[in-house]
Amino acid sequence: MPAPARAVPTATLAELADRATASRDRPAYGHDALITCDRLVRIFSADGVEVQALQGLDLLVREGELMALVGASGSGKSTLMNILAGLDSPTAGAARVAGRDLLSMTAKDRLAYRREVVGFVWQQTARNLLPYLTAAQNIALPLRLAGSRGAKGRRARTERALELLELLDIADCRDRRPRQLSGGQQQRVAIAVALANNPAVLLADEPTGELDSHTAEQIFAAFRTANERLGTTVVIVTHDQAVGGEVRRTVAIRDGRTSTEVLRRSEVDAATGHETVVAREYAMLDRAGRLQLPADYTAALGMRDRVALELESDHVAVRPDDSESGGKHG
Ligand SMILES: Nc1ncnc2c1ncn2[C@@H]1O[C@H](COP(=O)(O)OP(=O)(O)OP(=O)(O)O)[C@@H](O)[C@H]1O
Repeated sequence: MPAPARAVPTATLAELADRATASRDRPAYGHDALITCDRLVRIFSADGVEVQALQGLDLLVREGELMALVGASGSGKSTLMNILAGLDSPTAGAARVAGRDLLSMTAKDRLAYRREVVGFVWQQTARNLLPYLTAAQNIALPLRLAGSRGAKGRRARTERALELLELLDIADCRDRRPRQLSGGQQQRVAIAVALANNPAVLLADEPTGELDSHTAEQIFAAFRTANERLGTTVVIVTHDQAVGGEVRRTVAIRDGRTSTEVLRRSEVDAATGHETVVAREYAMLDRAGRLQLPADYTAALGMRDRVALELESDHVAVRPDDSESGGKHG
């Protein structure tokens, strides 16, 4: 039996005016986030071919978060990181980090942004550290570039370098050059370099890509230390399956958009006092109401092209299109 047609309530002119005012007064998307990506688009043109690396990506990261971005190769993770690092500009959309508008920054603003607001750690250690400087000198370098000069400046730089080396448990590496350090030690020194100017955000692109699992754990621990002790917001792009055990929030990127996210929280059993981490997967819902269903869900139910939606009192049901099977669903 077809569902009865729903009466559309008519609003008075005054009610419509109230609704318009309410929506105008609503805070802007991401007003309270440290990182806001709003419908971010990045198109690359190479040899006459256009590649849409980011296709309207939305992402909010709050101050003090430690989170990971995951996704298949080519999904757009590095493109997003390069934009957040101030190394590349989006084609369209909006991106704000710690109050800076990444689209309208001048070359001078961009330089100051990279020196003062964000720190980054890359997979290739050669990109993170200068080979002819010791660990302490590598950490002091960004402070010098940011303007800490003279004898007083030198003392302050050395103090800051030692403080960070100690914080990350690599004080014994202070006078060693990168080639005299293990891969894990090099990455921890790289984290210290990235933290030298006390950035609001630390970005890391595959920081454990070249490390074994035990060493990778130490690197995640170093990010947690930066997050908990210095209050730095940390965003890590990774393929590392172990990341689930290391961060509370993992956002998946698919085809240049954020698609799903996993949040983890601790639950303590009242009877035994035993603590377990409970994970729950969520789908992203953008401001236009678009929802990306996980591929394994749609494949399991043979969903494609269109689905039937039903509004229930406490949820929305999404069912396979049954228009050609006599109106039944299983
Ligand atoms: N400079 C560029 N010129 C042309 N195409 C590019 C450029 N940079 C990235 N792309 C394309 O954009 C898409 C996204 O690339 P991106 O490097 O962001 O993916 P990724 O998720 O980081 O992948 P991986 O995990 O392999 O590093 C890919 O199709 C890639 O080929």
